[in-house]
Amino acid sequence: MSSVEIAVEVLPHGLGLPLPAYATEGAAGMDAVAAVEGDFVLMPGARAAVPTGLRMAVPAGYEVQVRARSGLALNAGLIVPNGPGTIDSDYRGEVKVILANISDTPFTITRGMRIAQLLLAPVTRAAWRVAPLDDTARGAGGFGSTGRT
Ligand SMILES: O=c1ccn([C@H]2C[C@H](O)[C@@H](COP(=O)(O)OP(=O)(O)OP(=O)(O)O)O2)c(=O)[nH]1
Ligand SMILES: [Mg+2]
Repeated sequence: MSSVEIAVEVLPHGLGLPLPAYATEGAAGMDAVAAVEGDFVLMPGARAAVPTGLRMAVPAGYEVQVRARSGLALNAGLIVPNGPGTIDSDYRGEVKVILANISDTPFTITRGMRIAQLLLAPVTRAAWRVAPLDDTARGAGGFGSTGRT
């Protein structure tokens, strides 16, 4: 399968950690690890921007999406509240993973723990054209409007 190169820089606190990597041949996302210095405890109801130790230059025409790992979400109630997070192609700061603990148990994030997955996705830009709209059968129906008897 073809791949797109992303220039990446490892920050001092990320040295020694693996770059985000596909766990299997068919994986859509690369698992990214926490570049925390020691153990970091995320209390119930708390959220934090967890460092990845990485800066990257996403190619123009693409974004990197930050998504939760389903195992952490199901087993530990660890969600990405802005999921999917967006890494813009012009962002040059450290990539961080926003995590929230929606369980009732503290969760300990350790250095090198796989905390989220990064997906490279193409971006299609839109341009507005202010104009009258065509009519449709749905019209303004939404939010569960279909299938009602
Ligand atoms: O999960 C995330 C989401 C964003 N970012 C970084 C990269 C992104 O390019 C930048 C801005 O993100 P976004 O546009 O989602 O946030 P904002 O609140 O709109 O901030 P800004 O005004 O800086 O765009 O923050 C991350 O590191 N992790
Ligand atoms: Mg923004």
